[in-house]
Amino acid sequence: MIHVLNNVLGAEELRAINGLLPGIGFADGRVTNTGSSVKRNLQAPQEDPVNARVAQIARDALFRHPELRVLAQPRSAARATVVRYEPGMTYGWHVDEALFTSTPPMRSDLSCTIFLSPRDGYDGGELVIQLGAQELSYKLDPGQAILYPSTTIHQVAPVTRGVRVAAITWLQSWVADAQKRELLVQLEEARARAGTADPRLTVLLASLRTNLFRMWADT
Ligand SMILES: O=C(O)CCC(=O)C(=O)O
Ligand SMILES: [Fe+2]
Repeated sequence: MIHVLNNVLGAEELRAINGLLPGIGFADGRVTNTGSSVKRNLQAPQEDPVNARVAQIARDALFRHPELRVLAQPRSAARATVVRYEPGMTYGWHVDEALFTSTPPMRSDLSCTIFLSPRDGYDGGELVIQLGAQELSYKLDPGQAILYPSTTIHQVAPVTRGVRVAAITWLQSWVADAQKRELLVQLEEARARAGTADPRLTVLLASLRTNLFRMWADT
């Protein structure tokens, strides 16, 4: 499932990040995808210390976000990378890597883009995700994020004016199977909607959710 997450970054965090961005030494985005013929962008190098500070803010924000916690059941996240698209830059149709050779290595279950540039600051630059025969196009406000399965084919449309800056990351979920994750999300909603008026229902829904999670979680 594809989800827009609101209020991932608060005003204070956005201010802090905007203050850090000029200190990032951007490099050719192909450093991490040397064989790519469709990637034409700039990104912070892995070892960039300013990027590391942005990444920490992004990570903290994502891991405390209540909706993300339910949707992703996050186990780990790759260090976020700040990306920059100037006019003519794009990242054509592709699918994200399955495994990241970080320490420890992680599987990418979910991809996440946190938008950082004002929408009216650039034209083009939509994140477009294929869902069956449909193409879903996203351009969000600074501090909003999109969470989508890493299995999807997606692209960043060419920027034709201005600059698009975003922080991107990948999450490994405790539950690898997207269909199982979806059932846990539905159970969580059922639990919230049921409230506490019927104590037996409350405990049954909690038991179903917790024990399915125990059964399905990677260890
Ligand atoms: O910038 C984005 O929104 C996503 C970029 C992307 O698809 C990637 O870097 O793999
Ligand atoms: Fe991607």
